[in-house]
Amino acid sequence: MSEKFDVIVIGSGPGGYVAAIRAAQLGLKTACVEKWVNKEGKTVNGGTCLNVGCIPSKALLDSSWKYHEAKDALEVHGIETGKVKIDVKKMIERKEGVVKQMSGGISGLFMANKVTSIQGTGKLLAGKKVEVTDKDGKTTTYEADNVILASGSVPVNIPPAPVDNKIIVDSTGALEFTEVPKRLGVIGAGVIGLELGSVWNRLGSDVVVLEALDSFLAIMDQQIAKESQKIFKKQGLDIRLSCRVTGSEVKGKEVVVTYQDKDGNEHQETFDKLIVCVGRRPYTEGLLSEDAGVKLDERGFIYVNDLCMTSAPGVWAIGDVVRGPMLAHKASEEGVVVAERIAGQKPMMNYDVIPNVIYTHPEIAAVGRTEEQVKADGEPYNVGVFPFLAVGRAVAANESSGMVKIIAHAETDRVLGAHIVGPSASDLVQQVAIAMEFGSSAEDIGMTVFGHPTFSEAVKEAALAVNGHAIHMANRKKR
Ligand SMILES: NC(=O)c1ccc[n+]([C@@H]2O[C@H](COP(=O)([O-])OP(=O)(O)OC[C@H]3O[C@@H](n4cnc5c(N)ncnc54)[C@H](O)[C@@H]3O)[C@@H](O)[C@H]2O)c1
Repeated sequence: MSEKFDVIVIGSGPGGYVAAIRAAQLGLKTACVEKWVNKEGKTVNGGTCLNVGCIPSKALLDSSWKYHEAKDALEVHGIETGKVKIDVKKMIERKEGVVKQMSGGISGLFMANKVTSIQGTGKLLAGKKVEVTDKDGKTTTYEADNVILASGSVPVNIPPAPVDNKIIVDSTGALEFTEVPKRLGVIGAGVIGLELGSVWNRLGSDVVVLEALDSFLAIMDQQIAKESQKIFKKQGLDIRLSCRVTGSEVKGKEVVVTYQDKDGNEHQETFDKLIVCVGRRPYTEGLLSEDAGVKLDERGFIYVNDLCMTSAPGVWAIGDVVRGPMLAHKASEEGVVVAERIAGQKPMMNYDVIPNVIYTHPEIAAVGRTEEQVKADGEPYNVGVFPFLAVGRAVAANESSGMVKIIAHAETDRVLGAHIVGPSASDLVQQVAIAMEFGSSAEDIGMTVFGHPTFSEAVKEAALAVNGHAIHMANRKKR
């Protein structure tokens, strides 16, 4: 038996590494176990988000957007570029550099905060012991007063399109293409499908997105979803709803995909690459010994209560491996809450105010309840919508697609949700998230002085529009 810790965290993604740093800050002797090995054979921190998720996909989204702008969107500003070329290899190398920098940053933070990094595969044993198997198969067992499980999630595979990492890839493989596929198929018009579909569409692929559901972005506010769908159509993304993929056959360097439409008719489409992005599932393989005392729920998530406590005393679980949205920032916040609980503090997490963003261009962002949810909850509400077309800064930037929508309770005026498609939606939604966290009314936001000219003015005007007081458009109802 080797060292004993106050806290051992298994997994160093945005949930685990944040939990470890916060625990160490609070004076707890903390270790973080990580098994992720990069292409160079080095164990790296950061999990899916830093290595093959949020960060590298944003690097490619930004590179591909710059290419698109240089090629097609600068002329309107009077800028001539001549022929614009893309060097995919260089773009992928830059992405890898970004990943390396961010992952190295976590190692630096671990050192600065005196978090012990343990390299290898962690397994929870009974009695809060953690067995770690290193790359050479050697096992060491550690003891802890508290264990935090933060093992994350992995892509879901579907039998009709088994990933071969050559022609049929998952979200990880889609970050590694060495050339732009001429015909790209995407299964699933969810967050990943839209983000990765956008990257390769901008670089010149003909992209077809096959989505089984009959409505686009079914969990988003439907007014915003419909507006987004129109924008993507203009961008050339061929999104086919009610199309369930039933089979695929790799033939040489291409794949023939079979899918059924809403009437049950069968169709086929041939692609050079196919990305499968039909959701993610909690990752618990090899994580728990049989007598660890940690229960899973019926969907395979680690069962936790509101405070992220598992069924084993002193064992906590956070992030994608537990219930709730699979979002990095949700995982991080749970990590902070758990570390502070272990240290004897009493923080709570507000699950009702978690923003989510789809990093297309323009971005789609939301916080709180959709109009459909508020209606289903039977609460009286008012809605304010303001288009970016009426925002001077957006028009000046040639970024005037989309709108801000704010929903407030009809009696109390308390903000219940905000939904945005438009420029900088990811940052604008955070303004409403702060307001909601403070229990603000739409009137409170409307009375706040916003800088001019900014994209943010769309937030103020949408809040004013809730009660029919928007200045820069004709209000639907006057009060
Ligand atoms: N920007 C972000 O915050 C971000 C980015 C990437 C991933 N994520 C998270 O990762 C998780 C996974 O993302 P995702 O895009 O893979 O899942 P998702 O759940 O967002 O979308 C998957 C889509 O695939 C469709 N689908 C399933 N089976 C199908 C079939 N046989 N044929 C056609 N369509 C089918 C589903 O109806 C669904 O719309 C999500 O929880 C997401 O929140 C978040």
